[in-house]
Amino acid sequence: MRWVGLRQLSSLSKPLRRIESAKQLARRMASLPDTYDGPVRIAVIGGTGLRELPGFTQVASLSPSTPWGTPSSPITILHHQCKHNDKVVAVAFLSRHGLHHQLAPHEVPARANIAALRSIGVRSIIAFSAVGSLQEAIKPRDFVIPDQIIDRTKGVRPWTFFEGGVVAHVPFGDPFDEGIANVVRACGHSLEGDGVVLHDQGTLVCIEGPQFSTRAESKVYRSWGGSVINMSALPEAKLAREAEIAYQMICMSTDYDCWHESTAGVTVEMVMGHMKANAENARRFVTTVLDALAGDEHSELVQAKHLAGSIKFGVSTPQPHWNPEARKKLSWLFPSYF
Ligand SMILES: CSC[C@H]1O[C@H](OP(=O)(O)O)[C@H](O)[C@@H]1O
Ligand SMILES: Nc1ncnc2[nH]cnc12
Repeated sequence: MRWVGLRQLSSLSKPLRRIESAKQLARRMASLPDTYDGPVRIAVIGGTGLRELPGFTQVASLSPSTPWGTPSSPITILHHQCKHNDKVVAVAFLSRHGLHHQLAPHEVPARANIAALRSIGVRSIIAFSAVGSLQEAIKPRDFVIPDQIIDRTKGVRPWTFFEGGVVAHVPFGDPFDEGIANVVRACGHSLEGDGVVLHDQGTLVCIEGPQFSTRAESKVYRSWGGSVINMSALPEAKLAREAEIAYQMICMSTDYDCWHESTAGVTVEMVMGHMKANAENARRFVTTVLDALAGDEHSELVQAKHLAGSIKFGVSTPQPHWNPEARKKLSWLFPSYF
């Protein structure tokens, strides 16, 4: 067991914390029940530097398999005791790059992740991401709630559930969920002045990676109006939309990419340093969002009632002409529709 003082890692004056190894984390998860019966509507997808959500009670660890393979990590079910009412809410947590950060951005099984979350009842996702900043005003450790995405992935990641004989097209003009975004923004603002700096909007450029951008690319993205840059928003956001899940990403800036005169280039050390230093703020931010989403006034939003049934209008292939294999997969994902 390794003991690390957060003070050594950051300016935050926090007591000593126990940092668990990935192996210990995996062992602890394996000791939890592998089924969960209650409703789970909200999920958090943790990215770089956020492989679990500390401070929540872990009650189960699920390992569902889907027609698109197995998810990046076991899905941990957490019980969250809400601050403003007596409710205990179940939240699913998935680690995007795996428990040992063994999956590169292009290897993340995004279809399995989204399908598995939907299959356990999840209808809204708060996705966390470490991003580079493309704007001077977005400083390292600032949070950004993006409202747009520019796709710079290279078509090597499977990005749809509808293929192999069943075609569907879904609207993606607004790639994030405005309802969830508004709740997240209000929560972020409520923490401002207490270590959290929030930017309400932004255009997120999603590159293929795993290499960071060239300086020329970084400057082009700035000229396109890019605010922040990562390697993870897509196809996650597209698949969530197809699965009728309300999806919003919370970005935390960890560097100025390579366009800024002050940076020779981005390094993983730089990214991890800022992530660790701001981990407590990230945790407080997510906790506040979960508290807010648990409120009765957000019940319909969290269940994504505004998206329910929408996929049926996107399907172009008449059902009698569906390929049987594709139908099998889609009936797994949407058992009550197809
Ligand atoms: C380690 S730097 C690049 C890495 O960080 C971001 O990860 P995530 O979005 O999962 O937090 C970025 O997208 C890259 O995958
Ligand atoms: N500069 C950057 N480019 C892409 N993804 C990132 N994640 C964190 N910083 C990044």
